[in-house]
Amino acid sequence: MKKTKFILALDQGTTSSRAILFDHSGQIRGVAQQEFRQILPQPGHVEHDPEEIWSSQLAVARQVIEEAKLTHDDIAAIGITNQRETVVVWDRETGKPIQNAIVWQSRITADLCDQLTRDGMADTFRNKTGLLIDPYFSGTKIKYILDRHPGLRARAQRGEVLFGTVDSFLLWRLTGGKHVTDYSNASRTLLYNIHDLDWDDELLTALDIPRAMLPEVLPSSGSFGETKPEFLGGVIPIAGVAGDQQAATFGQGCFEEGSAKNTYGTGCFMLMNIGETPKLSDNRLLTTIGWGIDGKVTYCLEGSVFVAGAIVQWLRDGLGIIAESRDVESLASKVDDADDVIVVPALVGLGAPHWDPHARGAILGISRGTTAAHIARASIESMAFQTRDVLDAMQQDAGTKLKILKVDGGACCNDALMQFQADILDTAVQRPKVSETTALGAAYLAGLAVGYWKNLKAVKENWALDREFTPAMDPEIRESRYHKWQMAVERSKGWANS
Ligand SMILES: Nc1ncnc2c1ncn2[C@@H]1O[C@H](COP(=O)(O)OP(=O)(O)O)[C@@H](O)[C@H]1O
Ligand SMILES: O=P(O)(O)OC[C@H](O)CO
Repeated sequence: MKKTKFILALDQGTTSSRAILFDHSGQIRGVAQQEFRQILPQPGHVEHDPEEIWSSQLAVARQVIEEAKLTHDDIAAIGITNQRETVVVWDRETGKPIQNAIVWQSRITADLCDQLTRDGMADTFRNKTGLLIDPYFSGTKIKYILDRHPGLRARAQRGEVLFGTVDSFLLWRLTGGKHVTDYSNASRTLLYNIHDLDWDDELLTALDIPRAMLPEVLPSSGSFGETKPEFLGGVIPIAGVAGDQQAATFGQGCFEEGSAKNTYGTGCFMLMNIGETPKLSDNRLLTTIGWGIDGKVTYCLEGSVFVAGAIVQWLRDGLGIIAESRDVESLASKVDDADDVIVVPALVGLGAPHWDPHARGAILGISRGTTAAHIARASIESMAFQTRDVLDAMQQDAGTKLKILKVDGGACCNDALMQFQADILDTAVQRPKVSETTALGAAYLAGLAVGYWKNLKAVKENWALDREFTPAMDPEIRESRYHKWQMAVERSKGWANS
């Protein structure tokens, strides 16, 4: 009898590295996870040690295979998915990183972005990449690193120093030197022309970044190379790669135009499938590549919110009012509502649709009666309010109201948050049984490439509902609470440079 095989997804997230085994029905058959250090040199600056990214990712991959009592032979293919935009620059010869990775959340290039905008570059970048000029994206971070180390740009020009997003760095290490990435990750760099599907020379010149340091860009489902035998006990094909938010969109089965998902992790990311033509947003959302598969490229509209679950981490590590993330649920449930307290979690500025790198967090509406429970509740509600900002913009772009929002990510297990989300959006919210849709999407991309799954239909049939949350809030209350949120957001803007 033929032995059952599995697909291994490597999910390299902002706060942890995970490895997850999936079977044919898209069910999880093993999970291993390791957190790694968040390095915060200055307010608004966020770094990771690429060696910790690598060692934690390799460790969990080995662990999950070992715990499931499998060998490399039982794995049909590997899919990689990753925190996007984060920049790693390394030496081609030694494979050693030049410095810490600059993380997507980092505001380190805020001034450089202001300068590019003053230079009138916004439309050029936007028309070619679908993105806005913001420190979030990789391009200005690469320029920052090249400017900072004497002689580095010349070395990059000679191809001695390489850039990659985290997928690319992991691929380089796992395959022993393949310098590649996929369309979805390339589309987050501010350097990739999403119409021509190529790095753009005009943009590279504007940021003084040599083409020689950039990876080859491949479709998201297909061959990315093979693991070197010393890492996982033998050779395994790597057959799927996508940025984590695009992978989650794929894992949720959002294959039809107009379907959308929202992921609640460190940040919150809503993506809507807009088909095979890259339309630009009129409402300050991003146009990005979802995935490339079977010779076709699918585009998405995206609303990126920088701080979602991370505000809960701040309650835990900064304020110290909870011991673990999940304790936020019991603390918040001590009160019936936030009593008009609003938390604006602009800890690293505001993303979509505000795009203000200088905004900073605010807590408004505190009275003598305010308790830690109100702050906890308002923090949870902030994720839902930010999602409403994004969904309103997306619905305006799409010209239709979304009927169902599919959700996933670490914080979507919070039932109170999901109910409040449905209430504040006035849209049904559906949570699938497998909420690890990011890893699942990477597994699907890899599995489709090696024939583990036949087609998109087979993949979509695996999706199963865990729970649907339906809107139940009085419309007047909904709009008055959302109005308060909007007022609070305005007050948080421009704080860091005022
Ligand atoms: N019960 C909960 N309620 C709200 N937020 C939570 C809860 N449990 C975890 N979180 C938050 O979810 C995030 C983890 O989600 P995850 O998808 O693993 O993130 P990432 O992939 O960005 O590392 C953390 O920021 C954590 O604070
Ligand atoms: O690692 P996550 O899940 O917080 O996702 C981060 C995003 O990819 C940033 O764009």
